[in-house]
Amino acid sequence: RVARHVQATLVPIQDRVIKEDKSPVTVADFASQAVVAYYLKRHFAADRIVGEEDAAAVRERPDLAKRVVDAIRHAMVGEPAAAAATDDEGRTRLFSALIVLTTDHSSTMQWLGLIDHASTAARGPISATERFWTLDPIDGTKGFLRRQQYAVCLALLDAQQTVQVGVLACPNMPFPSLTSSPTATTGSLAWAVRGHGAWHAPLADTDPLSATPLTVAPRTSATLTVIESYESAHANHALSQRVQARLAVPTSVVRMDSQAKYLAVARGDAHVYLRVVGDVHYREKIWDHAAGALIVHEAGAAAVDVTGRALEFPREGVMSRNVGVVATVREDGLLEKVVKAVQGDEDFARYAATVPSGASPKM
Ligand SMILES: Nc1ncnc2c1ncn2[C@@H]1O[C@H](COP(=O)(O)O)[C@@H](O)[C@H]1OP(=O)(O)O
Ligand SMILES: [Mg+2]
Repeated sequence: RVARHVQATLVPIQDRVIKEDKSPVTVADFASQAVVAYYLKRHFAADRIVGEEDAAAVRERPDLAKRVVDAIRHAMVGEPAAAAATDDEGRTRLFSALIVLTTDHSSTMQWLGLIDHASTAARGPISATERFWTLDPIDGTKGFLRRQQYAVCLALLDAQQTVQVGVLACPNMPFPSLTSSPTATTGSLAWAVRGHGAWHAPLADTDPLSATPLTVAPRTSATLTVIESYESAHANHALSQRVQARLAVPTSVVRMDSQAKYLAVARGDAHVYLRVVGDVHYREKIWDHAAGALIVHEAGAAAVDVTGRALEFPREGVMSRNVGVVATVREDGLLEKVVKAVQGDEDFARYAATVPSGASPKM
């Protein structure tokens, strides 16, 4: 809700900050992180969260802080109406809403504090004995700014750093597929619990019983649909083209921002997600992959890195032992074939040289 509101009222220059790594961050990123942190804190007070953002830039800009808190307030105001305050839960929500509606300085500071509640940059490292969440409040910020695809991504990892729960909310993904009629619902929600499958529902639908199991169907077309980043700075499109040529099957390409690409594979919109980063030294972050990787896995697809190694999700946030991602639908030998095609590329040695050797590839 908060992201949709900001997208509808976005003032691109004012509502944006350019981070040190030159990537953009918007009012929606901060507001979304605050709202998710608010609910996680309420329900799982002791749990730590590795969120992408922290509030430092917002604290320096009162105009931005106001926009962030306005966006949060707008998104949360519907809350008490939804829960007629007839029971404990309803009363709690009404009370929360009163806090939300308070516009004073201390309430602004509380919201900025919630952004930092979900930040290891603000709160320090997480101990090796704790489970933790990872949150990308707006994944695909560039897609968000173009009014295309983006996703709110949340995953729960155990102390062994294994993803146990993954959730992707994709407000601009047509439901149930990319080829749904233009009048179909826009907005898709997917989630997975390790060992219990993946699920799919329209984002607007709050009835969990209306969700359907998400299971990758076998490919029926002769053409392989390959999905990759829209941004050429995030993906080496030329290398991807060469890899596709080496697959010896006709391919078509869909370019899309965010972890919505994992959902596209999990529900059969695409057969292969290929992420060969443009910069060989770039390392993926856990909040950009944890939720999507579990969803494709539980839907019956598979995801590894471009060297064929299993994806790892360190609590420190940086996936230092992985480079890129390959996810494919379940089909005999397809994952291996794509990994081999990447490894056969003239440029691949440069990528492989940047990851530690010695660990045996796990498919
Ligand atoms: N050089 C890079 N190579 C690959 N991914 C990148 C690079 N720089 C940033 N990213 C991350 O890619 C993600 C989006 O991927 P996609 O283009 O597939 O949607 C973002 O989370 C973005 O991080 P950030 O959020 O810091 O911008
Ligand atoms: Mg991201």
